[in-house]
Amino acid sequence: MAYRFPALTSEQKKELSEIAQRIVAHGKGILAADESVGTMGNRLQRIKVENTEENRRQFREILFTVDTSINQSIGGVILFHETLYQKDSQGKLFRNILKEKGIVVGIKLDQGGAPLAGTNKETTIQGLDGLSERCAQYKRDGADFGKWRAVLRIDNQCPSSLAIQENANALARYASICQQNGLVPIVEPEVIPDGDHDLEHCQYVTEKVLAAVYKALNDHHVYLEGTLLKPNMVTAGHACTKKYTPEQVAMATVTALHRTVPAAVPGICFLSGGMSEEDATLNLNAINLCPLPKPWKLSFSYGRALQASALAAWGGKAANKKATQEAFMKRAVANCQAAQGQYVHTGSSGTTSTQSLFTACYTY
Ligand SMILES: O=P(O)(O)OC[C@@]1(O)O[C@H](CO)[C@@H](O)[C@@H]1O
Repeated sequence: MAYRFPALTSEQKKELSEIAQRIVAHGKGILAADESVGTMGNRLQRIKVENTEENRRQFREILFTVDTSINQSIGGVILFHETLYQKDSQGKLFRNILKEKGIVVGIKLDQGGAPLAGTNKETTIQGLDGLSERCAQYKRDGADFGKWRAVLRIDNQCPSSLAIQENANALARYASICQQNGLVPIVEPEVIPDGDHDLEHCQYVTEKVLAAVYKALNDHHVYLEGTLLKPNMVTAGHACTKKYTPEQVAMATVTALHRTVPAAVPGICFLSGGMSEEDATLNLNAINLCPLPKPWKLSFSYGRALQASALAAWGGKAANKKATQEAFMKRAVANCQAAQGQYVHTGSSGTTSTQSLFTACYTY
């Protein structure tokens, strides 16, 4: 087996690894503002705001026009297709507002789940058809990284080896196509927290899933230095009666990563998976303090855990802009500190920040 057909030139590799490193430099993480129209509808419904394009635009304008110092905590923002082409009230494209702040623009590329027949309601993710053309267009339109979320569930016979293999292969194919088009792929195999399983079982499954993903990435000649991983933290199932400390979550999480994720990967940016804002921050802090070797940056790519307080503060009213931006900034700074193991819980967090953000079967 000779190395005859290099997948990328050295210039392409350099560009990809520089983008990946910029996103996770100095404790920075990612704002996952890539909720699809339907998912955003669920968020807006909670605060009794109608799910219109204008309301989605207004909330995102408030987030993206926050003070420039946000660039100390947020290195990248993932957008949904609609948002990449939206403008602020002065007519300026959101993507240019972000870039001027030094923030890298990303784009959600997966297109939802499709059932895997003969399994216990497991899925694979669609979006590979035409992906290369979409990536090329998004790169021209200012995106420098992509995201693809695969969903694995712990249940009777789940995840099956079919679901693990199929989703690993789709993630690797997506990652390869992204890199060919100059986009850093965020590889997101999420083991969702539904179920009553304990911490040990989640660790076992997470290790199996990540091992399959890295085998597939290698098979597809993906350049690991130009990727980021977005995994679940290892936690007990949402319905598990036994509770675990952040230190226990951290030890299980870093052990699983240490066993499966090559040191060539520059950063691991966790999803928040329905944890409360405060739990997501405390767990990330404990992960960074965990006394195991950690050759990668360990940071965040939170959707709900960066936006829940901000959404609640906004409530659909322009007059609440300042409070909304303060709430967003507070979580961003806290997570940046946690990504360096420097977060100190003051006990003065608002009620929203401690509320669970869990949604059953979060598969959309
Ligand atoms: O779990 P979280 O941190 O809320 O969101 C993680 C995430 O991958 O899942 C959502 C649904 O695809 C995306 O909006 C987001 O990027």
